[in-house]
Amino acid sequence: MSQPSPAPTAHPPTDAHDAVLLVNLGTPEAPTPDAVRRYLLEFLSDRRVVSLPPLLWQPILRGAVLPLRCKRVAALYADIWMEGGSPLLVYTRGLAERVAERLPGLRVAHAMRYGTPSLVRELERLKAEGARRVLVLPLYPQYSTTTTASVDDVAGRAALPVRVVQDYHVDAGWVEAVAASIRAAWQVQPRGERLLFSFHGIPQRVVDAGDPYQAQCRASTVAVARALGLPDDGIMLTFQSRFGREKWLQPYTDATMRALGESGVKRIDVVCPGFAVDCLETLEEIALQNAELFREHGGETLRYIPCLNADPGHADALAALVARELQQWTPDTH
Ligand SMILES: C=CC1=C(C)c2cc3[nH]c(cc4nc(cc5[nH]c(cc1n2)c(C)c5CCC(=O)O)C(CCC(=O)O)=C4C)c(C)c3C=C
Ligand SMILES: [Fe+2]
Ligand SMILES: [Fe+2]
Repeated sequence: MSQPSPAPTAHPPTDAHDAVLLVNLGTPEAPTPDAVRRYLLEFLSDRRVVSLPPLLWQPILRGAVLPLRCKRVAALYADIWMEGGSPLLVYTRGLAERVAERLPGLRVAHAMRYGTPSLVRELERLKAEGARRVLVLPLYPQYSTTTTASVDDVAGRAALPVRVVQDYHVDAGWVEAVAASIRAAWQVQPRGERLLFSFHGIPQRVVDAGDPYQAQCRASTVAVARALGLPDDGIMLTFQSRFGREKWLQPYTDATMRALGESGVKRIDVVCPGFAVDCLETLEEIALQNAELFREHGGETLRYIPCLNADPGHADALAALVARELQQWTPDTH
C-alpha cells in the first residue's frame, strides 16, 4: 500500500522518551563451575534453545549435561577471561557506550537474555526512569528462532511499547563494517589461501521447520564477499559450536579445518560475522581450538579476524540502524 511521504515523525531519533537496549545472549558471571552452571541452566532451559519437553529434558540437563560440562567449560572461560569480566560482557558494554556517544539525547543501555544485566530488569528500569518506548536491538545479525525469537518472547511481556529489530544480516553499514575489518587484517598481513566464514550452528531440524537462519548466514556471506570484490566461490561458509547429538547445519567448521589442512592448505583466515562481539565461541573455539586442529592436520597458520566488538565502524553502523528504526517506528507500527 502506498504511504504518504514521511512527515516529521512523532518520535525523532533523539526523543528523550525513547530508549535503546542492545541485547546479547548472556555469559557466566565468573569463570567458575558454579557460575557456569547457573548460566547454562537458565540458557538451556529456554524452550527456544532446547525444545524437548521439560519433563524429559530437565533430568538430562541437571543429571548429565551440567555435571559433565560445567567444570570443563569453566576452565575454557578462565583462558579468555578479561579484567572487566567475560569478553562477551566487556565488548557488549563497550559497544553500547560507543553507540550511545553517537545518539545524543537517547538513553542507550545493554542487557543479556540470560544472566545479568537481565533483559527483564533493564526494561523495567528504563520504564521507571521515564522511557516511553524501547527499541531493542538483539546483537544477532541473522535471525533465528533459537536466539532472536527468545528476545521477542521477553520483549512481548514488557510493560511499555517495545520494538525488536529482527535482523540486520544484509544491512549496508554492517556489511561494510565487516568487510572493512577483513581488509584491515589483510593490510597487516597478506591474505591466507582461503577466507572462511564460520557461523554458530543450529540443529538442521530447526531449519527444516522454517528457520531462516541458514539462508541469512549465506546472504551475509555473499554480501561481505561482494563488498570485498571476491567471487562467490572465493570464500567458504561453515557452522561451528555443535551441541548435542543430532545433525546440525553443515559443513562443520572443525571438519573443514581438518580437510583443509590435509589437502595441503597452509594459511587460512577465519571471520565470524554471526557474532557481534568476541566470546567463548570465537576466542576459544576458533582462535585456539580450531587453530590447533588445523595445525595438527598439516596447516600452518589460522589467522582469526576478530569480531567488530566496540570498534567505531561497528558503532557507526548500529547507531545508523537504530536511528532509522526509530524513525520508522510511528505509533501504528511495531
Ligand atoms: C550467534 C548466534 C547463536 C546461535 C544461533 C546460538 C544457538 C545455540 N547455542 C546453543 C548452545 C550453546 N551456545 C553457547 C555459547 C554461545 N552461543 C552464542 C550464540 C549463539 N548460539 C554465543 C555468543 C555464545 C558464547 C557465550 C559466552 O559466554 O561467551 C553455549 C555455552 C558454552 C558451552 O557450554 O559450550 C552453549 C551450550 C544451542 C543449543 C543453540 C541452538 C539450538
Ligand atoms: Fe550458542
Ligand atoms: Fe500497536
